[in-house]
Amino acid sequence: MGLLSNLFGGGDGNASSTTGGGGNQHSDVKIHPQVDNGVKPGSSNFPGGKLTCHCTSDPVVVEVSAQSAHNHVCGCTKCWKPDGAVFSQIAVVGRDHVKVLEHEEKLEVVDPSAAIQRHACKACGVHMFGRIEDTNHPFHGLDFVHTELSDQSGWSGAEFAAFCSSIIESGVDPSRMDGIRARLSELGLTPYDCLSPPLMDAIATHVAKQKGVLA
Ligand SMILES: N[C@@H](CCC(=O)N[C@@H](CSCO)C(=O)NCC(=O)O)C(=O)O
Ligand SMILES: [Zn+2]
Ligand SMILES: [Zn+2]
Repeated sequence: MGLLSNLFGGGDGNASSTTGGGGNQHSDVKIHPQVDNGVKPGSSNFPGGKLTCHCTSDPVVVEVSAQSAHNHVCGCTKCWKPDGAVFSQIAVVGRDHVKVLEHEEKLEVVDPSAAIQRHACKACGVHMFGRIEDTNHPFHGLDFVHTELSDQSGWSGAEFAAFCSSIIESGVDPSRMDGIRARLSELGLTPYDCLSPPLMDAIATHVAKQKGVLA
């Protein structure tokens, strides 16, 4: 099984029921609007949908013709976050399933030196998709997308929390970390300071194969 199959074979991200809604001990801690009231499970056989930027006129529209995978909240400084959110929410989808339908001329790459080339709307700043052009990168072939930009429901729910410590780099006081990690755990989003173990294992497997120490 190839890396991409492994990455897509790790579960569909659908919890059996919504977890961690209101009434929990740490529900006053805000993470991201898509998870603050509990993580909504995805729908099986969901075919994908359209992502629209925040522009009130001439928005960028991107078609994603597949269910998302490995949805997670991310604390890193590079992923796009809606106003006021401490974390972003981001998932992957095969790049062949991502197509700009409208106003491609408004897109620009935020940081051309980054591994993930985040194509953002120049007018509203929303990241429409992140693409990896380096064919040697472990995640080449996958695009990063924010499914909250879609008004369709059924996208896979968040499964874990990545790069938690990185929120400090955006200005979050380190004294808040215990409460934030506790809230993430309450929501069923295990907090990691990198990616989840299956994704880190997939990266390491890719590196080991490139080095020739693993068949
Ligand atoms: N502390 C840094 C971490 C940034 C980082 O490594 N981000 C990850 C995850 S993004 C989606 O989960 C990554 O793969 N980045 C590659 C890239 O951004 O091109 C920070 O917070 O900036
Ligand atoms: Zn826009
Ligand atoms: Zn990130």
